[in-house]
Amino acid sequence: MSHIVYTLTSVGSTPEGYNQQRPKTKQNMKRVATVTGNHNRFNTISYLQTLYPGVDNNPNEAPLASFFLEKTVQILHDERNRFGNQKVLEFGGGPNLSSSLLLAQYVDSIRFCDYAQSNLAYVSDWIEQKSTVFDWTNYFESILTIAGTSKEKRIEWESRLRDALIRGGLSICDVNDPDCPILSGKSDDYDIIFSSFCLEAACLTIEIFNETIGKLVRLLKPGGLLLLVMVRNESFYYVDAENFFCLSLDETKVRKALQATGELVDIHIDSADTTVEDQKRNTMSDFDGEMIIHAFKTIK
Ligand SMILES: C[S@@+](CC[C@H](N)C(=O)[O-])C[C@H]1O[C@@H](n2cnc3c(N)ncnc32)[C@H](O)[C@@H]1O
Repeated sequence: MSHIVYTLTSVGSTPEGYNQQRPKTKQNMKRVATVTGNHNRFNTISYLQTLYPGVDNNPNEAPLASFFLEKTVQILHDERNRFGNQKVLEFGGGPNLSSSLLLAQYVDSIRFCDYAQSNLAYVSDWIEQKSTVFDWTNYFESILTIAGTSKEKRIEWESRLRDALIRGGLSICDVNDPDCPILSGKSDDYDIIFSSFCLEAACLTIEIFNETIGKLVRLLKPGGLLLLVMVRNESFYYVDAENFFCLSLDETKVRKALQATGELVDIHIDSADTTVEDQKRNTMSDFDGEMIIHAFKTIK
């Protein structure tokens, strides 16, 4: 990405990292950014074009995208008899419809929420089949292939996704708002709660992360599946020229948060490390691995 500014200094994993001006230099090519981003300035189309052109197309994303997709496909398939098939909450979905495409093949309704109005407006346009500047064909076909389904089924899968999103609805959410309507919703409501690359980008502190996990688990039905995709040890990420703070998380912190709820069983964390080559190629962020986390809410 051509707009990236390289700096020498590191950004702390606390909100104090915001708005600090750092000296610009190209000497140190480790991409440690001055964090100024606010997700109201999230460039929806740039994000989609950079991250979701197709699993094989983007050198920034490709190896981890296939790990994440293959694992998600496998978990949903292997656990399909364990969770109910009514309602999903996709939390912090951004403008990314690819996970919901998979989830919609298992459930009737998906409540899709995000912080940025521009992302929800994009999803709404997609539901209404307005011509948008982003075409999912390539990425969706990659998903169908990973799921072992013929590409010819794409229209049918998209139609299930539209129906599920219409039934579930779109909502604003904010993990940092103690009164967030989604997080304060009805207990024991969802069969699956899914979130990808959101909590590390959204939670300003580890306390808010722990609380958010607790709130999400409260919303899950007993026996329901919590499925999270996260990047490890990320302190920032870029969308176009805008860079965003991330809370640095790893397996230990995530496991601790999940166990602290006292309501989750069969906690699994699958990790993949990024190679040194991946890290050099990645001009968008500084994570060093990816984690796919799944667990079930206890049945009392
Ligand atoms: C890296 S994007 C991930 C989007 C999408 N889930 C994906 O897999 O591509 C991070 C998302 O977190 C959302 N976000 C940022 N701040 C948030 C907050 N305070 N509460 C909830 N979501 C937030 C952003 O709007 C953005 O869509």
